[in-house]
Amino acid sequence: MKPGDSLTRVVILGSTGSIGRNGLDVIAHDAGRRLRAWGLSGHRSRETLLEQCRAHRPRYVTVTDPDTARSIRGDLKGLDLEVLDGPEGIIRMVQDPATDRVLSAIVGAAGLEGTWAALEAGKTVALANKESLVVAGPLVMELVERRGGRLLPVDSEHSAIFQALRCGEPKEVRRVILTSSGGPFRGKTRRELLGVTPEEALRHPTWKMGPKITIDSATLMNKALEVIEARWLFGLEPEQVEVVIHPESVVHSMVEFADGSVIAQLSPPDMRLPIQYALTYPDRLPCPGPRVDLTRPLSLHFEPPDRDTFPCLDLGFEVMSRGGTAGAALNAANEAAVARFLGGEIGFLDIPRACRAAIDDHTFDPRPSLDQLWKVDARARLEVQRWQP
Ligand SMILES: NC(=O)C1=CN([C@@H]2O[C@H](COP(=O)(O)OP(=O)(O)OC[C@H]3O[C@@H](n4cnc5c(N)ncnc54)[C@H](OP(=O)(O)O)[C@@H]3O)[C@@H](O)[C@H]2O)C=CC1
Ligand SMILES: CC(=O)[C@@H](O)[C@H](O)COP(=O)(O)O
Ligand SMILES: [Mn+2]
Repeated sequence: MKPGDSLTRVVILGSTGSIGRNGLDVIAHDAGRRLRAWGLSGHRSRETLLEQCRAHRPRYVTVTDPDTARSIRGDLKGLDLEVLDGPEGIIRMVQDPATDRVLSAIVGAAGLEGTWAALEAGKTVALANKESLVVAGPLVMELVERRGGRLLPVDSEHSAIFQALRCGEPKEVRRVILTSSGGPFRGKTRRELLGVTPEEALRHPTWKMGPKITIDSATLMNKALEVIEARWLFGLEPEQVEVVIHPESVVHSMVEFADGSVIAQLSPPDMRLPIQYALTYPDRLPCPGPRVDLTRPLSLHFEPPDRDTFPCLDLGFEVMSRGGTAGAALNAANEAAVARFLGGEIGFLDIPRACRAAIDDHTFDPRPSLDQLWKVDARARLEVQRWQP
């Protein structure tokens, strides 16, 4: 660390997952030793969590799954760290006065509690858990304002938009254009999608990610969730958010300004760059992964999404416009439907159908409380668990 540089103590919620492991890789390769893993959390990946604790020696570790928590304590003895469990452990780590930044990288609505607790304490949150904003966007943004915290995007598209937005004033923004790889089934017809298997859907063309988001990319639900995330995070009107298919995943998104200038952010598909930027913003550290080389031949393609074959995208636009409880219903329904698809209980094309049914059946409220959102979440999950194709 150079004189004048300050140490950033980072709590990683979901350190055992794809984003969490990339986050620790960023910390491990920070040559200036500016970043330190202060707290880690894992759920069921016992061995990975043990290995991470031995390598990074954090001040705290929280194990959220009760069985894993019971079985891991003995192995952690001898390492000079505090072992915590359950939601209280997450709250304790993120609200520790010494914690500087929280990387929120638990998958699904389960990640909202940690995001919320960190923002309540006025912390800066590097947000990978897009579901926090899909479920409770307006309440989360109001909490940021009220407690003086900050949300910095980790999602690659939102990181790209965040960087491009530095080129103009909010009133000069015409629209944001999120790029989507199109997933493994780009160009397929609905008939061809009828019998696709979880294994096929898990073969993402450009990114290596956890299973839930990988299925979301295949249905285009990931882009649907990202459209909602963008609206709340950047305070946009629904008409200002658009999606374009870009199979190479090199242009991570774009902002079009009032005068017609389009500013894009480019880099290879590697999450270490957006994670590092959210952990060190406003500073830029040396490149944590590969660089894009535009002096060599490289073709970049753009095409409109096929909204009939991939109806999840329209669900996202609809939910973004409605706001209120619609995001909580869509998100919970999707989590339950993806779990059933991965378990071989329903087909790929049933995912949007089950989500449609859950949105239509829930009692819409335009200004829900957080408690109400959790109730909508629980009901939508149950409905999809019982849903028959
Ligand atoms: N992967 C990527 O490149 C990107 C991911 N994101 C977002 O980041 C988030 C994480 O995604 P990803 O890393 O791919 O997911 P993974 O499935 O790889 O990791 C999920 C993490 O969450 C933990 N976890 C799972 N269930 C629970 C629970 N009920 N309570 C507490 N912790 C739990 C897991 O613990 P364990 O493994 O120990 O059971 C693991 O640490 C998602 O919201 C995703 O949409 C956004 C952009 C890109
Ligand atoms: C890396 C990342 O941010 C993912 O959300 C990624 O965008 C998924 O790819 P798709 O564009 O296929 O949804
Ligand atoms: Mn993304």
